Amino acid sequence: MGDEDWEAEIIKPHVSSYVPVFEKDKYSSGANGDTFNRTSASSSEMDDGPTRRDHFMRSGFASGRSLGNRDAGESNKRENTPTVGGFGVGKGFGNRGFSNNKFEEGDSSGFWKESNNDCEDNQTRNRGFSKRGGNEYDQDEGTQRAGSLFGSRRPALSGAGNGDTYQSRSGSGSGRGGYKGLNEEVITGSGKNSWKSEAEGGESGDIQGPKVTYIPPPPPEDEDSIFAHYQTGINFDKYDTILVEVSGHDAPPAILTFEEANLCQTLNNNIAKAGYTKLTPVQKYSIPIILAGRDLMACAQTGSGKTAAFLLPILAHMMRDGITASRFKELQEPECIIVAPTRELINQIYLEARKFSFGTCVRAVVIYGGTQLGHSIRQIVQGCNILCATPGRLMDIIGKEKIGLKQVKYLVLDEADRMLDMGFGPEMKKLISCPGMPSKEQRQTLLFSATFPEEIQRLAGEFLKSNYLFVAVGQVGGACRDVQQTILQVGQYSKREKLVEILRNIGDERTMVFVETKKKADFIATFLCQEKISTTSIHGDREQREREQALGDFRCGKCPVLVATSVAARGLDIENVQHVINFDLPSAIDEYVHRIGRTGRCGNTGRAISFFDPESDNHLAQPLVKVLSDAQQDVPAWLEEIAFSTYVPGFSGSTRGNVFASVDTRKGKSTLNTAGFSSSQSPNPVDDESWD
Ligand SMILES: Nc1ncnc2c1ncn2[C@@H]1O[C@H](COP(=O)(O)OP(=O)(O)OP(=O)(O)O)[C@@H](O)[C@H]1O
Repeated sequence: MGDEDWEAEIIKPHVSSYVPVFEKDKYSSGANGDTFNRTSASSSEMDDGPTRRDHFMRSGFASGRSLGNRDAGESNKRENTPTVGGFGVGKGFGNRGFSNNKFEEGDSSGFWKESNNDCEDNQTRNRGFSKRGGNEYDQDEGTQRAGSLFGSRRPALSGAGNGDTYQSRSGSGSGRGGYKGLNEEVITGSGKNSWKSEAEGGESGDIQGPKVTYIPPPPPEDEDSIFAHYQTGINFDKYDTILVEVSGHDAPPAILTFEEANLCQTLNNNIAKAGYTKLTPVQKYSIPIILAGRDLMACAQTGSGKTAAFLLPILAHMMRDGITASRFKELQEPECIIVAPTRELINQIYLEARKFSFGTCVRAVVIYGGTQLGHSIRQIVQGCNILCATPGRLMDIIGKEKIGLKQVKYLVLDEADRMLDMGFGPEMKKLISCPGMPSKEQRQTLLFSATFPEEIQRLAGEFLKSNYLFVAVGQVGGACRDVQQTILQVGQYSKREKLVEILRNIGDERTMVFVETKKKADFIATFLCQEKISTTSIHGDREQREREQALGDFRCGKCPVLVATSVAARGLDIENVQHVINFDLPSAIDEYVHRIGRTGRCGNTGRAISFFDPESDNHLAQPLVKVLSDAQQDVPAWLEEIAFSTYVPGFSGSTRGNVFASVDTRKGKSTLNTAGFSSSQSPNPVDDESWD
């Protein structure tokens, strides 16, 4: 498709093909179920084709048969039969699995068995560092873009003809939403210039599946909305007591107030309008470092203001340098590129950038997968100083030659450990070796995260100048202390009952429920609706507009429960999330830290409850004990026992390496300070040599 065809690509009416909200009322009776079925089925057919999951959801409700009735594997196999039959006909929704405890007593043909056999489960459980990059990457991405290395991001799951791949998503690939095994943005391709494939034949082309036509609604333009914010919590001042360690040579001193940063008046006004009166520790240290032009790797607890810590000094520099106002050009050359692993997160960062640059001539633009490529391009050509992007879409746009890299002065990797691991690392390497990209000596590179496993720190050396500074606020990879953590021993067959019990006690307080697979997210969301708990869900198999709708419904409280996969684990800053429930624990402890960090943000308190299943979670016992004790939480005796009995000499705190490096790996081996986990046991001693 030629560039000039973009306009034509958008204008067709777009009728919703999804179930945006799992509202309890809609599912409370057979009659409602029927209505629901009819409307959504017909609308989807007018749209860009019914999706596998839409069938799945629809047929579950339409036929009135229990979701717990049979296993998901079976239902998926039946999905080729549209609308009816996915779950059989005529049975009550809670017939077996949900109302009748037979299922929980061990119906081995049931959902849970299927769930265990889910390829994605197999990939994520017990996954090692290298496996993440290997298996998932190969299985999910390699095939999903067959024929087009950067092929369509949603080839398999939309359109009736493509549906078969749903049941074998992890094995033979699918890839709606551009997410890989861990439900995060897919970027792929190998070899030189491979991103061009997608740009040429992917989302904009017609090689695989229907075109992505979704155009996200523009964010509100009024000042009140731009500066809307929530209040800092009672523990905000306690941030001051957290120990901060800066390593590297000639670090500039920390600042104590916004005034000391000497920012221009417009920025100060915006900071005030955003309700910021006091710096958080990561801001106190990072702002002067970035203002001094130094490269930085910063690690600070979830919800403690890392976004402003990089945005404010970058904007200050841009203002100081007298950036030229953006204007329409076919090739834009942004001064700053910010990359993050998920679409919702990059959108959030964009909104922050827009807020802080309000009233300046700096123009921020956001582009991400799952949306119409033409729309992204139109945003860019209107002018772009700060480009916020997910990796896949960024490479597409570079391949389209709409973005030139020559002027890049600031490269920011948010959730940097995720951006550099085996999943995204290769793409990030490609990015920094793209034609025109200034070398690391010529640009400023900033890496931020709440977790930084040792090996990732080592990999980061390629991106950073050798004299970069490392800021560690508190324990690297530690959980936020404002989150009260509870670990309950719950076997898989009792989890749903326990979940409902907890949610009923919680009432209407906003709660995120994390599960390990996309299919399970649908099941649990549906199950909760059946239990009359208003729930929505977000995961990588949902269309982008569904994901945004789900997040919107959760944010505004319409659906106080959001069932999510790890796609929502990092970075999302949602007001008033009081509870996080790990229905399934993640396979790696760093993911746990990020997930529970969706609550207890910005000095507010929160609660996290995690179901620990000894059948599958024992490998997490040791790192959990460490996270709990570091955050001064009660450690259940049974968990300590499991940790002791599964004791691994040289425990490193993560299946993917040592999340608990005391600080900067350039300083040498980590110095774990919990009894039983000493630095000398670290299995991966750091190679100091390579850093000097
Ligand atoms: N100095 C400040 N004063 C008041 N509020 C702040 C300040 N800094 C940040 N915030 C607010 O705190 C919340 C959390 O900030 P942010 O999302 O940047 O956290 P984060 O450290 O990036 O978290 P995560 O590790 O989960 O990505 C946001 O709502 C942000 O607007």
